[in-house]
Amino acid sequence: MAECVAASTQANDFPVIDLSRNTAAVVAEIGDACEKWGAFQVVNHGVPLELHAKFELAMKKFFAQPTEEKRKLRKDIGGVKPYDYGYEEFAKNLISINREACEEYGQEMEKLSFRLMELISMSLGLPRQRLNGFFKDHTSMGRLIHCPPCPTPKLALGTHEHTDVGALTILSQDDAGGLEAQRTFDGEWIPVKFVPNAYVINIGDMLEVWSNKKYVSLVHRAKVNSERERFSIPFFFNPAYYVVMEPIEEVTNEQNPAKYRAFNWGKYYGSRKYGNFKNPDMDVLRLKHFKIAE
Ligand SMILES: O=C(O)CCC(=O)C(=O)O
Ligand SMILES: [Fe+2]
Repeated sequence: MAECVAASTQANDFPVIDLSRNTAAVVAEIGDACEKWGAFQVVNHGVPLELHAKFELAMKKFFAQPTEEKRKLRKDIGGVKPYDYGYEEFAKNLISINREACEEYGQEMEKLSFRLMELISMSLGLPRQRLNGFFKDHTSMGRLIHCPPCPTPKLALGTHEHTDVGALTILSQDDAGGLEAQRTFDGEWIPVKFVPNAYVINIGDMLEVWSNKKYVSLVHRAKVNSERERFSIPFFFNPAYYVVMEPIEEVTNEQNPAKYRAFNWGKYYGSRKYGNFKNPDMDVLRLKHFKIAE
């Protein structure tokens, strides 16, 4: 099991939350972090460290294959072509490296996602399982990211600035660092510090909607560096395609009327999935399209 001590929280950085503490304390810390940052890190999260290491090794073996082999697996949607587990040929290749680690890692990500969603639900003053039904047929997916060292890092960005579209993201970054988050209160970019055996948790667009903007989705990006390659493994926890997204009824009232009108998750996701990595100006669905004028 993951065993480590929560690193001290710097005022300038997201809190590192120890999930093995008592539930009330964890819920309070998560609520505070979601409101202030739209993100936090978790330690003692229950994902076995040996499993994480096995999955990481499978990923490294995947990326160590000859470029021509990997090219055959690229998702051709224009622009940057990420390796997403959702993409069949890529998934088959990764599974052929270590099926057991892939399946178990996916199960652990699902388990941790539900646990976090329940803690977040409680932090909004809702019953523990209030949000679980939206994930009955969830459309979650993982991604593997490898950025080789770049001789001119100022001219390249690992991942362009964006918010994650789903409910929440569980991201494992390595000690090469590079992940940066935009502070909500002053727009400043801050590096997300590497904490051994921790996961970075980002609030996504759908939690912004359900919470009626009490929690705001995290704007983030990733930089490459000239000395070291970097790996990053995000897992995106997404609702079922048919879910109608709107602020949770119990969260809104006369003083806090709904800030978003209802829309379908599947349509939103489809538009972003095939638009996100192309021309950023192209016409894809964004939260602003569903905002209700205040
Ligand atoms: O490269 C990274 O670590 C960030 C990845 C990310 O934010 C994403 O894939 O949504
Ligand atoms: Fe992201």
